[in-house]
This record gives sequence, C-alpha cells and structure tokens, in this order.
Amino acid sequence: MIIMTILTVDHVQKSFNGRRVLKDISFQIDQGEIVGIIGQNGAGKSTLIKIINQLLPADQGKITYFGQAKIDRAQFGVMSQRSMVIPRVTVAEMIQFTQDYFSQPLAYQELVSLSGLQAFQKTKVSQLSGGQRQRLSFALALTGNPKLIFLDEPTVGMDVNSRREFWQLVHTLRDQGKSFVITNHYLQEIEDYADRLLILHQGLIQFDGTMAQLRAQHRTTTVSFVSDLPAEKLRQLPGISNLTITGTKITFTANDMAPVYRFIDQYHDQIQGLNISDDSLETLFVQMTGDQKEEHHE
Ligand SMILES: Nc1ncnc2c1ncn2[C@@H]1O[C@H](COP(=O)(O)OP(=O)(O)OP(=O)(O)O)[C@@H](O)[C@H]1O
Repeated sequence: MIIMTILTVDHVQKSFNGRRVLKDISFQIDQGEIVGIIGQNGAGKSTLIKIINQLLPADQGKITYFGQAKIDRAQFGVMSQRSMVIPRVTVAEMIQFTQDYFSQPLAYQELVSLSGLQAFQKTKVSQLSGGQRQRLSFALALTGNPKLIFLDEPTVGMDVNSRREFWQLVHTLRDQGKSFVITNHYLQEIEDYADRLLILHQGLIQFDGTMAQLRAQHRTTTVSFVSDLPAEKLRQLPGISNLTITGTKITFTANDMAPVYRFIDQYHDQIQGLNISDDSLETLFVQMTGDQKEEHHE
C-alpha cells in the first residue's frame, strides 16, 4: 500500500513580540497514524496547530497539504476545548447545522453513533455532561469526513469507560486510514495510544519517533521498592537519578542496572515489593525537559 503524506511542515518559525516560540519546526504526518505532540505549558503546541490550520500566519517556513500550498478545510477536523457548540440547541440540531457546512458530510446516523449519543438526540447541548459534550465535539470534528483530525485534550471530563471507548474508536478510524494529531497533558494516554511522538521543547522538535525508539535512546529503567534502608545508603548507588523517598517507598531511575542488582542482592532481606519497569513517557519527558526553565525574551 502506498502511504500518502497528508501534511508537511517545513522549517516553520514563529515569534510573538520578538520572542521566538517556534524556532525551526519540520515534520510530516502520513495517512493512518496517530501522532502525539507533547510539550510543557507554553511550549508552542497550540501555536503550531493554529499555524497548520492557517488560523495564524508563520513568520518563516511553509506547510503543504497533500502536496499543495492551499488547505482544503474539509480534509481537516479540529476538536478542541473551545470547539463551537451552541448551548441552546439540541444534539440533533448541532449535528445537522455542522453537516450543512460541508458539501459531503458523514450521514447523520453515523455521526450520532460515533458520538454514542443516540439516547440524547433531543437533549439540549447545555444539558450534556462534560464527557458527553466531548463526544459530541468529536463527532462534529468528523462531520466533514476529514483525513486528519486534531484532538486537543480529547478525553478531559470522560470517565474510564468513555476514555477506553474513545481510544478504541480513534484506533478503528486510524485503521480505516484517518490520521490524528493529539495534544494531551495525560502522557500515559499518548504512551498507550499514539503511534508516534513529537516532543516540542525550546522551539524545536527534540524528538520525532515511536515510544520504543525514545526508550532505546534513553535506555533507563525505573526501580521502586519498599524499604527502611537509610537514605544515605541509597544515594551511594552509582548511576542513579531522580531518587525520591516517600515514607518507605523508594523510587529512582537507573541507566546501569548492574550495581542496582548488586545492591538488591546485598540488602534483599530489607527490600520488599521490588518493581523494575521501563521508563514511562512521563519520566522520559521530565528527564528531557524538566530542569530547563522556560526561555525569556531574546
Ligand atoms: N497571540 C499571542 N500573542 C502573544 N503571545 C502568544 C500568543 N499566543 C501564544 N503566545 C505565547 O506563545 C507561547 C506558546 O503558547 P502556546 O499556547 O502555543 O503553548 P502550548 O504549548 O499550547 O501551551 P499549553 O500546554 O499551556 O496549552 C506562550 O508563551 C504564549 O504566551
């Protein structure tokens, strides 16, 4: 199968009041992938997504959409916290209004079923719960049958089951060839469900690849156990970082496990609940971005 490139971002730069928020951003999004863009507050994620959607001009660089400079808006859907929903209309009316906007919208029944709001078609949008409203926003983002959908914190307000169903749906749509760009502060969801990660930090894409590639680059392991060994003993362990001691719960990161195994062997009778795991995206992200302060005006 030939994979189609949906979007190419080529050396994009953007400053606000002389402050360079995006210094030099390049990447592409292909058909049928879920890409998570992560970055600290203020890293420039929303700015980048606005530039891609031509809601904000770039200072430098260019973006091509299916190889063209012009964007066909029907091919791109956006679901954001600020998605336009009119509180006084019903779910059915909201979906129908949105369908009217597009020349070839998805069918009404399909949109109702995608949102899981079959039982709420006559309910006023203002009376939906936070999670139901999110699901409606998702269906509205899909109304024009876009190829790429931007999801901004899509599962905020959803309960555990709704989250699972939501991600299953995203994966089904991905398997049908749609692509998703997700910004999310719940890094665990990005780790679990995205195919690829872009880490935006200090105006640059610091990493572009899969979770497995990120782990291979860092080769660190998180170790935790319960023990009342004195803190000084733990601090002597070579090659460990991020040591946290909360009561008797000890957690640290190791990039060489050999001394850790020797230590565990030596104190095995004082160590319980040992857990050794690959680092989570959250841990790797904090390592990559945590100790540097946000940049100031240049
Ligand atoms: N219209 C604007 N005028 C001036 N500065 C802006 C404007 N929009 C964004 N900024 C600044 O650009 C930086 C990046 O903002 P942006 O909203 O893109 O970050 P973000 O990564 O989406 O953050 P968050 O995770 O908090 O949503 C911030 O320092 C912000 O204050």
